[in-house]
Amino acid sequence: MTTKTITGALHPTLVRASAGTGKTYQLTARLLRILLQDSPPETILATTFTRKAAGEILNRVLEVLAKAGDDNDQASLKALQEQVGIPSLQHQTCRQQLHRILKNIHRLRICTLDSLFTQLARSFPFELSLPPAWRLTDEIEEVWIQERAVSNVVSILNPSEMTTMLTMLGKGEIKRSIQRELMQVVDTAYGIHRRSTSDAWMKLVAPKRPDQKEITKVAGELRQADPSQKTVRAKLQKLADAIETGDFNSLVDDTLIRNIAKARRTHAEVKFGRSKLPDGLDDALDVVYAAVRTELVGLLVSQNEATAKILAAYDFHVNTLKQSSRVLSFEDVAVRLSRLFSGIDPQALINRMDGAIDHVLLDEFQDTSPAQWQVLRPLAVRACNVEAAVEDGSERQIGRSFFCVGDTKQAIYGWRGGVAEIFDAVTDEIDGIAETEQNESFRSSPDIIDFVNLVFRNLSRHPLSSEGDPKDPSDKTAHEATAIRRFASQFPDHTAFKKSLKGYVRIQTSMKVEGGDKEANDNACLEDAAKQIAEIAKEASGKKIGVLTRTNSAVAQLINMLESLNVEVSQEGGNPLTDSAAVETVLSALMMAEHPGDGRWRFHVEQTLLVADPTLTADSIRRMVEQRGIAQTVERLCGTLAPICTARDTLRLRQLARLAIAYENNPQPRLRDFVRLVREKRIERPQQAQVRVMTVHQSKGLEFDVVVLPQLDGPLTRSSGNCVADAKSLSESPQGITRYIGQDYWHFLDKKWQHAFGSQGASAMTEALCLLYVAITRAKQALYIVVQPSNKKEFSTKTAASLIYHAVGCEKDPTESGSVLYESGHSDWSNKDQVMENADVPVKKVQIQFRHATSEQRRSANRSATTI
Ligand SMILES: Nc1ncnc2c1ncn2[C@@H]1O[C@H](COP(=O)(O)OP(=O)(O)OP(=O)(O)O)[C@@H](O)[C@H]1O
Repeated sequence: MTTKTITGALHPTLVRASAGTGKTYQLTARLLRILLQDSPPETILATTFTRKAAGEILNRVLEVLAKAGDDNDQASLKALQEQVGIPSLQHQTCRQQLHRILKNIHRLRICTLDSLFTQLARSFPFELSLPPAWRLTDEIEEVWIQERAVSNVVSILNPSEMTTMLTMLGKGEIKRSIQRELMQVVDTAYGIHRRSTSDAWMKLVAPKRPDQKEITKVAGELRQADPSQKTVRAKLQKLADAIETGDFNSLVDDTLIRNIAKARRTHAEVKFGRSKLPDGLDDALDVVYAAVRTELVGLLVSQNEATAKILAAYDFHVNTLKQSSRVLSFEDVAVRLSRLFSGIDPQALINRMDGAIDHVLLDEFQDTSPAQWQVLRPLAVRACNVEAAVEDGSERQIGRSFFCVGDTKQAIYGWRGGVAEIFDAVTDEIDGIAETEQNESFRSSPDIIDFVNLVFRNLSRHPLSSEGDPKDPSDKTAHEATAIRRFASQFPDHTAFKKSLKGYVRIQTSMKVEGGDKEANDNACLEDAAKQIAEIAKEASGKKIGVLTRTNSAVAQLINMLESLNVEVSQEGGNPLTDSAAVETVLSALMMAEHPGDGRWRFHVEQTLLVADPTLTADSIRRMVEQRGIAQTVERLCGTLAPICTARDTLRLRQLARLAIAYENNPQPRLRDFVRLVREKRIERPQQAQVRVMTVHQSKGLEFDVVVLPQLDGPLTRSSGNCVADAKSLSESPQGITRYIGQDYWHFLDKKWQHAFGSQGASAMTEALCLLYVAITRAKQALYIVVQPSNKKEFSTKTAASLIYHAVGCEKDPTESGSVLYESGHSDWSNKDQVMENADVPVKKVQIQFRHATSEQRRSANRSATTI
């Protein structure tokens, strides 16, 4: 069989593409083009963020080739010719290529980064010190191993060491649960600890404390000062008492201490309230401030030392446990590979791998972590090195290619290590890469796109965006305000391709619960949203509705509310099976067997299961587990309950029984662990309903005719219990790390650390804006936003609801319940005779023009240029 070779240069390309602009379409087009050039499948690597997306790309490739290969389907061939830019493409070539791909499908790497890294790791078992016959953990097993490792750390410390350690970890306060405190340290700091050098925790140092003689002298001066106001006199006495007794800790929150910092920064006088302080005290105040600063930073230094020690011990124990069970997490694989790859010659790497990768295509690039980029970089550099392929004597003009696409406005995985700034690393590290930008949405109607532009270009209308002192690096609000202004000013104007598609946007307040607390009002808002969703589902039958929340608990609540309104609903990504009361009953029965003395379980079971079958006592269930195992016991309990359950509960019971069968393959199946597994593992319902409820994170990459956002009233960012890294750029390993301290104490840090803390605050705000962008841009036609009535007319809270309210220039009273605050587009958007989506929408050929520029020019221009 001969195939005609198609030639033509594929320039190394980076695409910054806004939501709905066809990233997947373009990546598929590029992949098809490479395949149509006869490139061997094993030389191609295409990565995406989820397994589902990888599967969709492969399906699309096969489907497109199959259709274009049909001699009777001229339209499909023409569409493919346009998509790949090869006008001479023939039906026969498509068939031949399809045949070739199907024969070699196992060699084609269209996968997630996790899966690629697992494959790569298998080529370097010795260099990566992998245990023989290793396997990957899932996230639940991972947590269990982490907990065991933490227990081991606790067991090696003697009681006095433990007390000291905990005092240091908790900034002087001893926390109640040792295990919980250490788990939190591991959770928040281990990831960054692994990416840093061992001395990174020692980089924050406390300034020297003024000597005792000086402190005693200053205490005397403070006592002798004779201010006219009583309050000032009392304050100076308090300062003198505290420093004389060495109780500097009591002053870290003191207003006067904060005022000293502010006065020194602004070159103004130190004041206490409105009162001036007596003349001649400046030097004394500086000494007090320096002593308090030493105290606070000193405590942070101790916390860092303790954290470093705990993490080193944890690292040892977790690795020992994993080595002995022969398991690794995806993160372990990525970290080991990144260490190996950072110093490896790309050619040596290729020689060791299972075949060379010549074509690299990377999707969702904004979510790549620095460790992942370190692994991808040698592959990318090689793929961009087209000249070398020609020198190799290759007959094809293109031996290699590199393509990467993403959207920094959708970077919502910072907590998993994703770093949008990686885009700049690519343009810096890969010479001659061409950049393009796409902002024309193929997904959303013009009304939705107008709303997107209105919100994000006008974020600066919110009072938050002008708060804080931009000259003060210790002012967190100022860092956040800068992030908001930057997001708005860099936001490119989006356009809609489907000009005739009708759309609608409505923002409405929910009913207020008079005298109700936060929880009552949160519930009321979800209740209102559920009622609206039920109406929309009826009116717009056949339209897909996505309900996107911030939290998992809201997902579960909404599902219950919608079901009670008889709305067919399903959940993306799944919930733990405990969203079913029937499953909870089975778990209570198992716990009752495990702890017969604990009345809680018995009480629950007596109300439910025992009504159905009084022979199911703690004793009988325990015997059943001993004699027949967990799976059969669970099956028996589920079978007893099923006849008295709804169809929904019966389905969950069936899934529980299946989980029990799988669990029994564990080497040591224990009842307690099984119950825990059920409580933690997310299991999807098999069918997708018209209404799908999920978190915004889970909605990434998806689209719906209608999007409902019922939970925009929570704080945009949460105060971070994390640690803070000092790195030259976000894509580099941190040079220093410290535990976090609240913004009120940032003034005690030196400028370098203030900037590090500030950047972290700004990143958190940017991520919150990205999350809002992802949520809004999932909508094709209609967007319904339900917000709680504000407590105040100014509505200046730090919430997404308030940001939107100000950005759209709303003038309606936000404190009113059940009021439409904003409306645009066509409220009759769902009328069938008016909406003929897709039928009249031709596939648009995307033409990309390349710009070549220096990396400096690219960085400044890359957010503003539109090249399609
Ligand atoms: N060139 C095109 N012509 C017509 N429709 C297109 C084209 N490219 C993409 N589409 C359609 O537009 C929608 C959005 O495409 P896609 O999901 O690839 O966008 P995306 O850039 O990945 O979006 P997001 O980043 O928001 O997930 C899909 O329904 C897709 O079929």
